[in-house]
Parts: sequence; C-alpha cells; structure tokens
Amino acid sequence: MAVRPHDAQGGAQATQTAQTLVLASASPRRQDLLAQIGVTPDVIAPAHIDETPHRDELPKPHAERLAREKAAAVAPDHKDALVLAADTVVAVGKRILPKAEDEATARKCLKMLSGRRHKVISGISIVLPSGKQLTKSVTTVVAFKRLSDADIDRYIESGEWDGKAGGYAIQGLAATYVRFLSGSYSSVVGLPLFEVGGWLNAHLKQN
Ligand SMILES: Cc1cn([C@H]2C[C@H](O)[C@@H](COP(=O)(O)OP(=O)(O)OP(=O)(O)O)O2)c(=O)[nH]c1=O
Repeated sequence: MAVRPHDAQGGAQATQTAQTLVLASASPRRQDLLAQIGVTPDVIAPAHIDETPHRDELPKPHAERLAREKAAAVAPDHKDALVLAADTVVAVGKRILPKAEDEATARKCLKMLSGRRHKVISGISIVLPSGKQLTKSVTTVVAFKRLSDADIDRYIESGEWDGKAGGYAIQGLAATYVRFLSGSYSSVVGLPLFEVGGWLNAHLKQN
C-alpha cells in the first residue's frame, strides 16, 4: 500500500511502505484528514470502548486516555501494524461537553458555547509494532460569536451536530460562528495533522 506522508514543508514524499497502517476509528472525518496528507490506512478498525469521563477527570487527560484506550483495544488484533487512534473533546473550563447524539443535547451545548471561548482537545495515540505506545494531545482555543435563538434553530435544523463533540462541526455551517481560533484547525475537525504527520514520517517503516 502506498503511503505518502508530507514533509514539514508540505511537499509530498513519494515513499512506499510495506507496513500496515490501522486507523482505530469509525470517524469519516479522520479518514478524510489522513487523505489530505496522502495517507490511506490499510485497515479501518473502530474501537468500541466506554467513553464516559471518570469522576473529576479533566478534559486533557480524558482525551489522552480515550485515544490511548482506543489504540490499545485494537492493537492486539494487528500485531505487526502501526495502530493510530484519536479522541476529540470540547471543554468549557473544566467541563467536558458531551458528544451530541440528540437535538436536546446539541441545543444545550450550543447555548453553552454561545459568545464564549472554549477548548477543543484532540488526544492521539499510536501503538508501534514493537508494542511501544505513544500518546499526546493538542489543545485549540475557539471563540464563538453570540448565537441568537434563530442561529441555534438553524443549526439544529442542519443536523450537522449529530455525533460531534460539543454539538458542532467547524468544517460545516458552524464555521460562520467561529470568531477566532488559536491552535490546530485539523485537530478541531478530529486529527491534528502536524503531529500525526510527524509521527507517521518518523515511525512508518519505508522500503
Ligand atoms: C468539535 C468537532 C468535532 N468533530 C467530530 C470529530 C469526531 O468524529 C467527533 C468526536 O468524537 P470522537 O469520540 O473523537 O470520535 P468518533 O466517535 O467520531 O470516532 P472514533 O471514536 O471511532 O474515532 O466529533 C468534528 O467533526 N468537527 C468539529 O468541529
């Protein structure tokens, strides 16, 4: 399978690899983001883990723990592969917002995000064929404009909140609510490409 991680300057390195890359994720966004840097996983193997925060768990350790657990859950079935997993959380202060699975939750999240800054934290983790596991996280600050009831109704109507951490997707209509962003746009969408690209360049075995 051909994998072409880009170098730090953004130029494509036409490299081949014999090594299997497993993406431990059901998120189509994460596949799209990898495609953006020329990477096609050999295997998509979603991890099924309990994503409930531990009591008093802070957002950053939570995102890192879930990314680590997702990669570790899938790795035993793919011994010689490099397994990549991620978890994206939206946090207001110490509070972890839920992944919106229904309208009421999405509405609550949007009201909480309206007119204020929040953090989006993506934990990423890889398990190397040696069994060694690396985990880190990337934090991005996002500021939303004040949302009117009409804004919220329109957003709920769009359905774009479905399955998204914090009830919004920056890559869609919600882009018009983002007054300011400091950090990594790709991390907000679900996978920090600077960090993941660096890991793949460093650890994917090349012929
Ligand atoms: C904040 C934000 C989140 N999201 C998405 C990314 C993730 O898919 C989702 C957060 O949930 P995650 O639990 O990180 O990922 P997932 O359940 O979709 O997939 P898997 O656990 O199998 O990897 O929210 C966006 O697409 N855009 C955004 O702006």
